[in-house]
Amino acid sequence: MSTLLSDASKHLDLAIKHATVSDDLITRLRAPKASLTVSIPLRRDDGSLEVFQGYRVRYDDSRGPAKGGVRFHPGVNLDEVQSLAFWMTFKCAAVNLPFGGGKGGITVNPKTLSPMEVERLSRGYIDAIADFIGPDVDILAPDVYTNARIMSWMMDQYSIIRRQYSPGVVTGKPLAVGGSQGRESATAMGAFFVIQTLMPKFDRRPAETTVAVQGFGNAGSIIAELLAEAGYRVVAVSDSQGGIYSKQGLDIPSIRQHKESTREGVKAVYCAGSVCGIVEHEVITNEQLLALDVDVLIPAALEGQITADNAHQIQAKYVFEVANGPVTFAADQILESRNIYVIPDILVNAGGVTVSYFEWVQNRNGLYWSGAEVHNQLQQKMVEETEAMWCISQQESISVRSAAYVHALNRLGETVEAKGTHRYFRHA
Ligand SMILES: NC(=O)C1=CN([C@@H]2O[C@H](COP(=O)(O)OP(=O)(O)OC[C@H]3O[C@@H](n4cnc5c(N)ncnc54)[C@H](OP(=O)(O)O)[C@@H]3O)[C@@H](O)[C@H]2O)C=CC1
Ligand SMILES: O=C(O)CCC(=O)C(=O)O
Repeated sequence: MSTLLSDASKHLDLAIKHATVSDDLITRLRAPKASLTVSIPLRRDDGSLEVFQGYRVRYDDSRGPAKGGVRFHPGVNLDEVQSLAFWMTFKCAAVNLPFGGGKGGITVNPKTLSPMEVERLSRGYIDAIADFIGPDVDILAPDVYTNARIMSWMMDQYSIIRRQYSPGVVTGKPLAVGGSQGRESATAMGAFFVIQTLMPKFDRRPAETTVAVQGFGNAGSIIAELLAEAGYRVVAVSDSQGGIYSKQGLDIPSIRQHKESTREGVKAVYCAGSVCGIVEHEVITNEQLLALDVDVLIPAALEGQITADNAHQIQAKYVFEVANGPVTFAADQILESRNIYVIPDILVNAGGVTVSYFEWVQNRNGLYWSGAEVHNQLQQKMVEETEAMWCISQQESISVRSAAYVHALNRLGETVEAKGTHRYFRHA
């Protein structure tokens, strides 16, 4: 049976011919190093008890501690978390961070919980996985439906268990508890640098480029705003309830404001309302958004959005994967055969984990950087690694996705060689 992980790992088959790594390494990288499944009891506000499934996967840690976010979503399952941890492994190597890949999640619809229940669930998750994580072992961060506030609770709970202040076990924290300047906008800012580096190669200028963005959370709303500010015409955005379209372009700051204003009370963790609540725009479905006649399509929600079923309907010429895994392997092949450029998640959304790395470094040193320093270091890394992957794709005549995997595999291979393959593969 094909799983999300087996689908994701098909990209290794395309990359291996162009990378200088052994078959052994590829074989090893087809399975996660360790997966933990836990059950988390939650006392609801009404006094009842519910038990939720949680996961933490350490996919590979040959280049450093595992690193990756925690997702709270009803669709979370072990296969999804393993796939997300797989992508983290290659993302961290692709942009040369000294981390391996990890990921976690809880199968829950957090929008049905009160803020206090979300806090108890977050702390309960850490109680359950505390022995599996650590600042030098496996470091958490935000992902879908988790945020800085939840990271703060998780870091605090870990510190309570360890009986020592441990800011480095979680990144994406609020500034008041050791967060970094620029982490909130880092995923989108990184994607912006990738887009700005590649668009001139396609001879495209912002003013003549239309954009549609699927997903209007941390990553989607900020990339929409950054692109609009830079002069791109963002004509469509969406969230879990649907989307809006305006041929003239949308006023993104006011849409962000509208969405934020739908938080229920100052203590609410999630926005209750939708971008669709803005009445003056044409309402579209998420399916329609993906098929719009735009130049740039930015999936920034969940995986598996562009599949073999709708890949033929995509009209955009460039797809920038801000979400993890939004294009299935089969869809990727179809888009490539239609000469649509797909710029992969492991490059496009790597700005988030890059600033998480900066946060971890700051936590270890106890010395904090200015916003300008974070911004400059992020820009330098994203531009440098984008150029490197673009160069491989041109030299080898392969897609940018395959080039990203080649780049990451070569780095993973160098590390394993340097440590000694006897240790890694347990040779006789
Ligand atoms: N946050 C980060 O630092 C990073 C995130 N990513 C990836 O980016 C993607 C988005 O994450 P992030 O922005 O953090 O998550 P958020 O929780 O902040 O936002 C998720 C957004 O996706 C929308 N959404 C949920 N389900 C659907 C759906 N079925 N169709 C359309 N939209 C939907 C949500 O809608 P609603 O508002 O209605 O709930 C929300 O607007 C994920 O793939 C994540 O793994 C990658 C790297 C780093
Ligand atoms: O910031 C991080 O450590 C990881 C973010 C993440 O989960 C991702 O890049 O998918």
